[in-house]
Amino acid sequence: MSIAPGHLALQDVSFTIGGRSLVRNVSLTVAPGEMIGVIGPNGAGKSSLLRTIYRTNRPSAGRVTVNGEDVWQRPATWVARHVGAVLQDMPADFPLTVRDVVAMGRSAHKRLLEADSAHDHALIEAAIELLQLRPLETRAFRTLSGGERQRTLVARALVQQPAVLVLDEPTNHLDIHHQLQLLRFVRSLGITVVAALHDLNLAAMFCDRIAILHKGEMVATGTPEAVLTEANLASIFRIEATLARNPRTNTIWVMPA
Ligand SMILES: Nc1ncnc2c1ncn2[C@@H]1O[C@H](COP(=O)(O)OP(=O)(O)OP(=O)(O)O)[C@@H](O)[C@H]1O
Repeated sequence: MSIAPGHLALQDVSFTIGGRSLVRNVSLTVAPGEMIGVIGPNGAGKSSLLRTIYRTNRPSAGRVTVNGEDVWQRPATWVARHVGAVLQDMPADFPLTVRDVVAMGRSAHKRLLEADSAHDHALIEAAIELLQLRPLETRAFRTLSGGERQRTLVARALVQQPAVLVLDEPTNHLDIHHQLQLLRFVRSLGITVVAALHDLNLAAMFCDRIAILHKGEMVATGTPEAVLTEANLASIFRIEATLARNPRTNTIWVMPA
């Protein structure tokens, strides 16, 4: 499956709701094919920020552009064709099968009730294979485990062929084998990814760059080595940690004490 990676830019994005400022003046540029991890303590504003990209939180100031187009100036269908999202705990109380849910990813590319074309069909099949969903294909989505749901939702996002893929805590519900498998897989696609992650070591292993959000502000961006410092871990995450390198991957390894 080949997806043309897009360019994403957030320019001075702020988001305020009910008088509460959840995101303040965040700027971030993500190059085509780059994978960016957004980390930060609970309540830092990670999900609120990601929602401005997939057109759910309209910024109170600033712009979000995908391939130079302002996502808030374009119709929702344009955004649905260009931005894919896998969110935490998506509602599952509907009678669709795994295959139906994956096929839904094509809907933004089609007219209402238009049948699947051979191209749609090929993409759906490829995503089912890639995410190893074949044995689950005819199961009701609501009967899946958390990890199986997550894989289905990633497959749905991939058939959208999004220029930018937004993942909000994609490893939630996944055991360590599936966490690694999912991130390795997403990474191998060469697409543009912005992922909110809680596991700092996984963020360091898979992301080209990491952005740290703290109290709604982006307080650091850079390579994992540049931002995962003892000082940042103490002041932002409130932990004392020793930093080392993973001997196998040579990536930064945070060891809390
Ligand atoms: N619609 C809303 N109205 C009011 N407050 C909100 C709204 N959405 C989020 N918040 C608050 O904004 C803050 C940031 O929430 P957000 O979910 O963006 O943080 P997060 O960094 O993703 O957190 P977590 O790591 O816990 O998932 C939280 O205090 C949350 O309660």
